[in-house]
Amino acid sequence: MKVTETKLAGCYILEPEIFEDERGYLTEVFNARRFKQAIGKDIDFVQDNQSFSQYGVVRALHFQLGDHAQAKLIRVLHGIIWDVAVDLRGDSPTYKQYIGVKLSYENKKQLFIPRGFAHGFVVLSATAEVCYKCDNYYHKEAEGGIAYNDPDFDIDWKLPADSLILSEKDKALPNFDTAKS
Ligand SMILES: Cc1cn([C@H]2C[C@H](O)[C@@H](COP(=O)(O)OP(=O)(O)O[C@H]3O[C@H](C)C(=O)[C@H](O)[C@H]3O)O2)c(=O)[nH]c1=O
Repeated sequence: MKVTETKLAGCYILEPEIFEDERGYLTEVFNARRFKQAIGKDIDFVQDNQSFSQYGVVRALHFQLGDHAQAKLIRVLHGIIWDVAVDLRGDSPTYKQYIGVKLSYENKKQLFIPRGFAHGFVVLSATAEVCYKCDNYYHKEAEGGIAYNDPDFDIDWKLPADSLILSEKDKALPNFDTAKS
């Protein structure tokens, strides 16, 4: 598996080996032993999520508060997304910095995001199915979020603003300087 560190401490791009033959391909999308070797930590994932979205959908920027914070391992089953992780760890040298990574069925890249980050993505293909592992359970009461277009971060979502589709909940998210922390 190819492991690439990102500029955000603890955030990695993983590329598992793909075994292709005349029938198609096989890949181990998750192997706990290899994952631990890759990031140097034992992460106990407890929940797998999968969401389907059409072109232009933005699901962002989300996190869970406090003890309910989630580390995530994100991959794309089909389609293409621009996946964004924002470092909200107050003690981090990359606090309030973010990265964007293209994850797709074609590139089979995965993004690992530690606890303490906000996460979101925009769909760049006609549709996309996104799968992600979480190391903590969903806890509705602990949901937090930041406006996808918070000028403090000025995130490039790759599409014209009038192409973007957000939930009413996400449209109402506050900017970071007023969000729950
Ligand atoms: C996240 C989640 C949601 N739900 C229920 C709650 C709602 O009734 C429904 C849709 O939830 P929501 O609109 O919050 O889904 P997204 O906007 O895709 O939220 C996710 O978007 C970004 C990309 C994330 O990284 C988070 O996992 C999560 O915040 O699924 C559950 O039952 N379990 C869950 O783990």
